[in-house]
Amino acid sequence: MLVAGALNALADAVRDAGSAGAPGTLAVDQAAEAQAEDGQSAETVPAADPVLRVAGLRVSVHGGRAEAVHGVSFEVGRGEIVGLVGESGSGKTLTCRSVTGLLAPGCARSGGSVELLGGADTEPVDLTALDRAGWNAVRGPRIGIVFQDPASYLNPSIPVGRQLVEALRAHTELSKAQARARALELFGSVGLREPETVYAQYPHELSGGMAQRVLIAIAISGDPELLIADEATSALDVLVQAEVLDLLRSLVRERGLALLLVTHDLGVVAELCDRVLVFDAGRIVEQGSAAQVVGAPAHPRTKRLLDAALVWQPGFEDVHSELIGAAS
Ligand SMILES: Nc1ncnc2c1ncn2[C@@H]1O[C@H](COP(=O)(O)OP(=O)(O)OP(=O)(O)O)[C@@H](O)[C@H]1O
Repeated sequence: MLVAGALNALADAVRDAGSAGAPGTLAVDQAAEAQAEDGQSAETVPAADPVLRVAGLRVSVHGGRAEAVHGVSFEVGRGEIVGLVGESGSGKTLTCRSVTGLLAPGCARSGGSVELLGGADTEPVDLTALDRAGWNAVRGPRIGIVFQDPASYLNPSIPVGRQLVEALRAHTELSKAQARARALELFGSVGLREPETVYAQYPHELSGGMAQRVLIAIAISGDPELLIADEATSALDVLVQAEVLDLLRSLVRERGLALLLVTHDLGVVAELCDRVLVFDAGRIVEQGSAAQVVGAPAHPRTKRLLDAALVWQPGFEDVHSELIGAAS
């Protein structure tokens, strides 16, 4: 339902682009061809008001004995949702973790730059040059993170309201009473009904969707410029997933957040993303608007991802045929 609705909307967008000559699709084709020829990632598409700039990022694994991300470049702009898609092992998570400074032991950035560009009230930061104190000033206040399995990021022995208060007090000057009031406000703003009740609950008393909303409340509590969501809705059932995606979209629109969203699900991309980066074997092989990439994929890897989606989603095939027809 989610996928079909989103793809119908995309069908309209592709039809409009088609009547205007679909220049973007051609650009994507050319980028994919160039990439195939020189083995490099597709060229960076500049964001209108960039918050994050990643250029030539390389990540080594196994203590430097192998490289898994080979020169990835992209930008994410204010108020923009950029999706990272690709098959398992294509380098999405290593790329995101490089932005958050949370690479696992044995993995390290081996080249390229990662910058938070700053805005009217914030300074630019070179994210490759931060020590522990530097990361504490960035992770939370400037970059919020939401992972797939909320339960494992919440402390099981502390009520969730107190966990949010702790996050707030770590990054602000709020008194305990002020932090409590702000926590209740944040719980309300992420769509948790009866915030007072939720405040006192332990993680095991919450459903998956509620726990993910709590984690999102914690992630936005520092009022970050950039939110990173790594498979944040993958573990939720379809209806709850749609609600959480709606919440992420409204947070981006209302707060002007930049959202970098990792997903293997093209339905999520079609539903939510403004722009999509397709990863394959540690490189970006295609990028463009969601309408271009899902409606008229240029790279064989993107087509394969779409084919896989056809298998999973009944009804997808008809809508996709319509999209391909409209785009050609
Ligand atoms: N801690 C690690 N040690 C060694 N190799 C790793 C490590 N983490 C990732 N890799 C390797 O790097 C490559 C990219 O992995 P990454 O986790 O970024 O992929 P992904 O696209 O996020 O996949 P998934 O969708 O399954 O999460 C894979 O070959 C993976 O095996």
